[in-house]
Amino acid sequence: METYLPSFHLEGKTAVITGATKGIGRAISISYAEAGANVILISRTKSDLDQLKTDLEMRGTNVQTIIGDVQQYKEIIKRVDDVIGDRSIDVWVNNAGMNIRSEAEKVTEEEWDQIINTNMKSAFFFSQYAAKKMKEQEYGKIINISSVAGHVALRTGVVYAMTKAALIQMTKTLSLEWGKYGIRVNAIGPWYFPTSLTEKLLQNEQYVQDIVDRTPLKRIGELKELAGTAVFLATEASDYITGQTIFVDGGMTIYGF
Ligand SMILES: NC(=O)C1=CN([C@@H]2O[C@H](COP(=O)(O)OP(=O)(O)OC[C@H]3O[C@@H](n4cnc5c(N)ncnc54)[C@H](OP(=O)(O)O)[C@@H]3O)[C@@H](O)[C@H]2O)C=CC1
Ligand SMILES: C[C@H](O)[C@@H]1OC(=O)[C@H](O)[C@@H]1O
Repeated sequence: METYLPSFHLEGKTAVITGATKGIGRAISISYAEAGANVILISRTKSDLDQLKTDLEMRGTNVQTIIGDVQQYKEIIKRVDDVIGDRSIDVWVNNAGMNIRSEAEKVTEEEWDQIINTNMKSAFFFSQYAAKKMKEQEYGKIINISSVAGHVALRTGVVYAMTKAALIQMTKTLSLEWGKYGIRVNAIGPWYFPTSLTEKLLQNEQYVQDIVDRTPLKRIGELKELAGTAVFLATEASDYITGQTIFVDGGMTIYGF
């Protein structure tokens, strides 16, 4: 009898994750390793990369690490090219991101540059590089970690929101341009998840209550609930999905009033 249950495995696949050692990136990296992928982990802190590499290798995962700041994306691309050799890149996750939460009138050019370069410029040029590799095999998955902040207005900074909205539109436009090469480009738009990026905010009881009040599921998300979407978008289960942004948000973005 024919089967319709897709494979959620990544055996034999190579996945690159930026911002791989904390929070959402760490959850995605571990879930991909659990799904059988070889992983290439990128972040700025050697000790974190070494620890995660050790932990994943103990589970039998093939791990390579690259220490670097995604703002220096050219350097990182060179290093990825060195470690990847003639292997394919099957999945690339643009996860690394940061925020400087301030009112629009107080934003400095330096803050603008840091947020734009980290969250948006790096994601574009990494996607450009990944696509070159994926075109060779006529298959690939690019996953951009956006935010609900790119879809609805939040109090968490306009420049950050602009970069997250840009990732949503970049996802659509690149999926159009690269669909003929079998490259799927999708995005995930998280609402709040407990990570170091949100740690201080989520220590404020009133702020958490405000979040819950705006969330139909009445709670903050769990990282495994986000990793599940990232695994789905990395595997054949989502092969006919491209250009989409999946909001993993407890229903927040549909909550009008
Ligand atoms: N947490 C949340 O509620 C939400 C998060 N997001 C998005 O999810 C993504 C991950 O966020 P989250 O896990 O919370 O963040 P964290 O700050 O917890 O983790 C960020 C990860 O990225 C790495 N990183 C940060 N800056 C750079 C850089 N310039 N170059 C290379 N690596 C970097 C960090 O390691 P190191 O510092 O060692 O480099 C760390 O591994 C971001 O794009 C964020 O905008 C979106 C919506 C909600
Ligand atoms: C949901 C947002 O992306 C969230 O808001 C913040 O202030 C953090 O920067 C998170 O990214």
